[in-house]
Amino acid sequence: MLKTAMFRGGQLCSRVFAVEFDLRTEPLYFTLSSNPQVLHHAHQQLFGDEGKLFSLHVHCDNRTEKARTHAEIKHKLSVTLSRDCDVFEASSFIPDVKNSVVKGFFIRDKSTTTLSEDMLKTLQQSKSVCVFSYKREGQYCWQELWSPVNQVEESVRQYITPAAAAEHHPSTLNIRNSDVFYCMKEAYEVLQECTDIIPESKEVLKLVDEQLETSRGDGFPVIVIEGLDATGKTTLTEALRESLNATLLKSPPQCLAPFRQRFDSEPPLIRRAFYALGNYITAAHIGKESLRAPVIVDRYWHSTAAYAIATAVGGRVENLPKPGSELYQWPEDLLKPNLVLLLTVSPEERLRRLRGRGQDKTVEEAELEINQLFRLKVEEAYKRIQNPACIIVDASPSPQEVLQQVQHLIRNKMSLVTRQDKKPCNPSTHH
Ligand SMILES: Nc1ncnc2c1ncn2[C@@H]1O[C@H](COP(=O)(O)OP(=O)(O)OP(=O)(O)O)[C@@H](O)[C@H]1O
Ligand SMILES: Nc1ccn([C@H]2C[C@H](O)[C@@H](COP(=O)(O)O)O2)c(=O)n1
Repeated sequence: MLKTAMFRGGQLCSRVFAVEFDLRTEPLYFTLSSNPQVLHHAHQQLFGDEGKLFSLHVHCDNRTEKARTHAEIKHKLSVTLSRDCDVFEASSFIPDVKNSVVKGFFIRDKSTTTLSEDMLKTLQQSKSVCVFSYKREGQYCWQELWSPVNQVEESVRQYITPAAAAEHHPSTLNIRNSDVFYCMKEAYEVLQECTDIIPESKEVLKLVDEQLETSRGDGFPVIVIEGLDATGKTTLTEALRESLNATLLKSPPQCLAPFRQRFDSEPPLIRRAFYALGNYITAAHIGKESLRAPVIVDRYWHSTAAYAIATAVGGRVENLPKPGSELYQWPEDLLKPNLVLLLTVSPEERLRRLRGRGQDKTVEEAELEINQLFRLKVEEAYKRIQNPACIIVDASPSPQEVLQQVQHLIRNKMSLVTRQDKKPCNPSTHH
């Protein structure tokens, strides 16, 4: 069977290919056609005369294997290919069809070495990796299945045909249950599928199981504090604990701390499932603690969803799922807080605070610093999450002033909250 036939969702020709050529602009979109097509100027920039061109795509039925293979290839490409090679994120998808995305990379090799071919030769031996090469003739360019020894099963010329931008950026099509989980069962199943390759998954699942008996009763208010790193969440949540005589909880909860680094090194599917489960454990703690006192929570589902969406979506803020998208909806089975406050400071003030703190930066924090686009996407995704939406708090004044502002907000908002607003927490029947 032709390897390309394994691409999900039917014929290769009905698929659109997207190459994230320049992160600040739209991806370059193209389809394939058996008729030669003259390339547009934009496409000539990518398919122009310079270098050898390849793309590779990872397609496999087992989602955890697929995610890990993609991450491994990304790592290999970044450490192995020389400075003469450009590697771009690429994907193939059926416009506006959920879960139709096949992720991969586009390689432009301007070197005179065979480094990229050697590497592709090894990768191509895996049945879940499909490699194409691109050839040029005058104004035309075509794609064909690549083989290092020219023994392609069925070498068909498919001409590159410029295509219009899709309404929904391709990276938004696979977010549900790959980057963001909308019920506990879905995240739980991902970790169940990993128990052989990541033994720690069993321990995490055991901790989740132990919390399930706890159910939510009506009680004191639950207030979540959200924001990018160094916006002042720890400072504020501790001050609120004192002033409200509240219980302070965090997501992920302390019991998951020994596993966090392990899951942070995994691809998004597994990493995000871990954080999603952390929210359910914290929800169980909230259920218990809110019977005794007000509860302050340092990060919760808004963080999980906003970081996951911003990481999954390539390029510009405009590529995020549109406001009102179902991807911003709160999971049905996760305890809802009464109030969510989003701390915001200017990028300059945040950097000042990060530097003042002088701590080691996590990879993601470092990325935030250098990646303005990512920071903007996280903040915008926070603001688009609905039901409950977050209330924006200007956290640039002094800690005392921020505390007073928030106390005022809590007093005002909580007087509007009736007990009926709190939804029951019963993350049960997951397996
Ligand atoms: N209102 C404020 N004005 C000036 N500095 C502040 C203010 N709030 C916090 N800081 C300082 O900014 C730094 C970051 O604050 P904090 O640790 O509370 O942020 P955070 O949001 O919890 O960060 P992270 O998510 O990375 O843990 C600390 O050095 C803290 O003392
Ligand atoms: N409820 C949560 C809490 C955190 N995360 C992820 C998002 C970031 O990658 C990172 C930030 O956490 P911090 O460094 O401030 O401890 O953790 C999440 O997904 N869900």
